[in-house]
Amino acid sequence: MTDHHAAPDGPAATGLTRPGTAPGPTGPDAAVRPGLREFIAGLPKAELHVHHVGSASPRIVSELAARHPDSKVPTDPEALVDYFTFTDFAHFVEVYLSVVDLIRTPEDVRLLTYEVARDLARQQVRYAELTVTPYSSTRRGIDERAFMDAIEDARKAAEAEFGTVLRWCFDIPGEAGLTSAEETARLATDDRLRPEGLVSFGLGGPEIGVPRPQFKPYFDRAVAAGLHSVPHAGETTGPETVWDALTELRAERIGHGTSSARDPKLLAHLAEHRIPLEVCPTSNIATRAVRTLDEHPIKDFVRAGVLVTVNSDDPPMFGTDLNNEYAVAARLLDLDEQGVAALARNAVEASFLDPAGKARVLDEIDTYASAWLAG
Ligand SMILES: O=C(O)c1cccc(C(=O)CC[C@H]2O[C@@H](n3cnc4c(=O)[nH]cnc43)[C@H](O)[C@@H]2O)c1
Ligand SMILES: [Zn+2]
Repeated sequence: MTDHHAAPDGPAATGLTRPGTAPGPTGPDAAVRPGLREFIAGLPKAELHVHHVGSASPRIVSELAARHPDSKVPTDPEALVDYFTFTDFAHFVEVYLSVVDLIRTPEDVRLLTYEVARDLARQQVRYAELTVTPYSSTRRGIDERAFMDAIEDARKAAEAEFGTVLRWCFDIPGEAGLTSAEETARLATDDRLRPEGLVSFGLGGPEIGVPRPQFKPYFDRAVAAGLHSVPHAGETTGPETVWDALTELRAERIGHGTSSARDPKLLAHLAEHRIPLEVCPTSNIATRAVRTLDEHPIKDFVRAGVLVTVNSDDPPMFGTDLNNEYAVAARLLDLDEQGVAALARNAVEASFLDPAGKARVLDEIDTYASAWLAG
């Protein structure tokens, strides 16, 4: 069954569609049951794996590039489609850092954060944990106090104006070494700096040549300070990296965890201990971590009883958004409206939202799904 109607607020609305993928298996024409895209577009959702800079839409990138015209990042949305086509994960990081270079002042940080929240709210995202890499900004000269004030100011404004609750995950850009780990741990645990919205501590960037165990002391400090542990693992390396994240970094959720599918014992462990995976299907294709969408292991995760959440990672860079990721997951898992609503509930349950907040969003999901199915 095919639904050729892109959601009104789907990736097409960002002005960014990638040649070769749209129309195609991950683009806005990905085949799903009739009406399912409309259901997804209105469904209240939680987003658990989305990067701050990686969420800069062509509109935001253009505005930042106009402020800083010396940058090599194109301002034209059409040119951005080519610019955001990656040969491999290393190329992705190179391009990602060129966008990081556009964020030079606390006002840039505030603009980015507030506009990302607006884009999330348009997709009915009620709660999002945004992965922020403060090291990349402070090392480029943004004052640390001003950086924290900018994200917090945008967070509060977004909640008041859009009704979307934002929380932060501060991640270490692992390839930048232990200096970046020390700096990130300091910014996350210093009571004078640590922002109110911070809930978790992560580890991003390339995995190859960046062993996870070296970051243990920094995760120990973060956990001792009350933060949750949410490293990326098993995105571009094997299941042993996921084991390291669990045993050395005390991971409570795993960013991606794609290669877990190659280790049945690991899948059983994730299922038994209710360690959710933050699955980002289109990202895995865009960075070439997975060859084709039909080879994506999301079905193996569900079959093994692992708690699966669906996320968008760096949506404009990958020509997607959260609604489209739900449509992709629905196709891969052959889900109807009830199945999609169950995925949305998974994300709320796996989130670090307080119990009252979880109950509120779960109730919204149930009310919406019941009304849709009754109507
Ligand atoms: O900022 C620097 O100076 C710097 C120096 C060396 C290396 C890095 C990075 O590796 C930054 C990586 C950057 O990528 C973010 N990100 C976004 N999506 C993903 C993903 O799917 N998997 C891993 N990392 C991702 C991550 O949050 C880092 O900020 C930086
Ligand atoms: Zn990520």
